[in-house]
Amino acid sequence: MSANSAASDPAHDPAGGTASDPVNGPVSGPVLVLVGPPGSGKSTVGRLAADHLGVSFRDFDDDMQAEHGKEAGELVVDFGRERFQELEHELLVRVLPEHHGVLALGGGTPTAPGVPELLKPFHVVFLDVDLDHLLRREGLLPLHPWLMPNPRAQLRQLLSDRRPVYAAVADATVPTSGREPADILNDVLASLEPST
Ligand SMILES: Nc1ncnc2c1ncn2[C@@H]1O[C@H](COP(=O)(O)OP(=O)(O)OP(=O)(O)O)[C@@H](O)[C@H]1O
Ligand SMILES: O=C(O)C1=C[C@@H](O)[C@@H](O)[C@H](O)C1
Ligand SMILES: [Mg+2]
Repeated sequence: MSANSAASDPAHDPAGGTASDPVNGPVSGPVLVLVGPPGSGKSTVGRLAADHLGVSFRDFDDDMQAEHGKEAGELVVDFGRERFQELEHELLVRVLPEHHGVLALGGGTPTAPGVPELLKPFHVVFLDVDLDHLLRREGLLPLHPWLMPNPRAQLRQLLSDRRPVYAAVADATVPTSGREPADILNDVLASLEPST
């Protein structure tokens, strides 16, 4: 059970709740899912988007922490990447249908086997960022101990490996390098508008 599950009560999320899947029809879940590398601004922009839409915000790393008793970054180190990703998939299956607001995924969640399929019915936005801007963002290393001992090299590889995965699960890609969160928010909200 997540620490913030009360905030995902559907009653708090009047604007969210149902997406459409070509095979299964209407599917209950988040109105917006944010993906991107660690530090791309998923939590920052996700909170702003939730406030703007009048729905609740939920951070999947917090769900993992509440479920397994340690910060997600420590779980990667303790369990190893493969097991961590199995646990992410297992928990995401439960979280998606019960949360109707904005959901920020963990940085690696879209690369977990089976996760792209789970995301298909929902509106997914990829927050993109380049390496230099990413390295300037605060708080990256304490939260992600697996980036040591060479964060620059690790992040360069991570961006190159994952960009295609993030782009493939996303309905829209929003660049964030050198941009203010409010500006990024506008693009994220615009991606939710039906195209004419
Ligand atoms: N557009 C931006 N410009 C500059 N700094 C930013 C921007 N967006 C977020 N930040 C800062 O970068 C850091 C990481 O942001 P945030 O925690 O929102 O990223 P995240 O994608 O949720 O990362 P994580 O995967 O670690 O949860 C924070 O210190 C935040 O204040
Ligand atoms: O990018 C990643 O692989 C990760 C990002 C974080 O959000 C956490 O989910 C964890 O530290 C792994
Ligand atoms: Mg975050």
